[in-house]
Amino acid sequence: MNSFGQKLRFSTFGESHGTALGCVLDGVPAGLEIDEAFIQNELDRRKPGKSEFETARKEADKVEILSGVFEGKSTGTPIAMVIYNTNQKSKDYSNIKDVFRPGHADFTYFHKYGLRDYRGGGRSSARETAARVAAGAIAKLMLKELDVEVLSGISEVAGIKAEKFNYAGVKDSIIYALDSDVEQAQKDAILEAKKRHDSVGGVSRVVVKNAPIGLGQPLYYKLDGVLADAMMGINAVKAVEIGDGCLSAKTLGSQNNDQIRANGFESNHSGGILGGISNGDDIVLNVYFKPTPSIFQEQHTITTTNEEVDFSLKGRHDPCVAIRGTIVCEAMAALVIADMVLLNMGSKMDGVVKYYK
Ligand SMILES: Cc1cc2nc3c(=O)[nH]c(=O)nc-3n(C[C@H](O)[C@H](O)[C@H](O)COP(=O)(O)O)c2cc1C
Ligand SMILES: C=C(O[C@@H]1CC(C(=O)O)=C[C@@H](OP(=O)(O)O)[C@H]1O)C(=O)O
Repeated sequence: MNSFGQKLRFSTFGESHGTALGCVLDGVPAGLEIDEAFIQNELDRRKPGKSEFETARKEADKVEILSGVFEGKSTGTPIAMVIYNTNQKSKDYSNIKDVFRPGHADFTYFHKYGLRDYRGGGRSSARETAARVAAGAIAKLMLKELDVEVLSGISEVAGIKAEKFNYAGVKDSIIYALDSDVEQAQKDAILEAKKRHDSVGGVSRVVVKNAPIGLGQPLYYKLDGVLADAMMGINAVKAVEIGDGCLSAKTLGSQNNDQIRANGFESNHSGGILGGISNGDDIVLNVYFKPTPSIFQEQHTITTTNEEVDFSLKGRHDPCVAIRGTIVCEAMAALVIADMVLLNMGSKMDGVVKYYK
């Protein structure tokens, strides 16, 4: 579980090659219309096996709501959802039963717990993120009621940057830059790496539009800190920037400050957050994904009994995890923002009175 969850408590269960995955989302206010088709559509955007840019594992990722919804509306009680695994093919993993895949969680899980579910990485597989997307879809439905929208797109693949790209950015699982030459170069980089039995990294740009001023706490529950934690909790994420991020360490105060006019900020280097609190501008994040660790080239590793071996992996893997990871970033951002919205209902006395009277 991530550090958000003061009002919206969320956890997931399940393994990649077990029976099912799912989540429990508690704290959703009663009376929210639960659009099941919307939730399924969000899962469809993330599900594996849709194109050559993704793992070949085909899963329908059909979501079933088990509790917390009655006659199409949330009841204010925990919402539990389940997604059954149908295409596990666990035998693909028999050759890594006793060896650690470089770059994956095998080594650390084994040393921490003394055993590991080696089938597809078990709990460490990003298949778990399907459950996050289901919960995130409900957070998005809540935010829709406030006209707040969470969008994302792939801004960079293998170091190839799209300065202009569409925020609905992943269409039918492929990158969707506005500049078609950049999009083609990014796609080529993925397929080229795949052909060489290798993988590439990428960057997801996440934007929260129309967030109200005042989300986040000035200390210890800062919006930027909580968002960064939520993003870093996604498999393969190695860095998160808010607004200009790393660039702001290289610029002058006169360049980095967002000057203010009566109708708003003149720029948005801050990424919509000042002092841990949203300023009403777009909240902008860059989320950096490493290249997929499971590659099909021969690599050095060790066995669980510390023997050195050279091994080659088999199986089905994403050549660039950012492509589907960007949908997970949206889900996690939506959960954080929804939690902050609910928390904020208690930050002004007149709001509390209006709510309870
Ligand atoms: C959507 C998504 C899909 C992923 N697909 C794969 C995959 O097919 N093969 C793989 O080895 N890693 C994949 N990963 C990454 C691993 O799950 C991740 O690297 C692993 O859990 C180790 O965690 P860490 O990279 O955060 O240290 C994926 C990550 C995401 C977000
Ligand atoms: C199944 C999904 O992605 C999986 C994520 C993943 C990993 O190591 O993270 C490894 C692969 O697992 P498997 O070999 O078991 O198919 C991916 O296919 C999914 O996202 O639904």
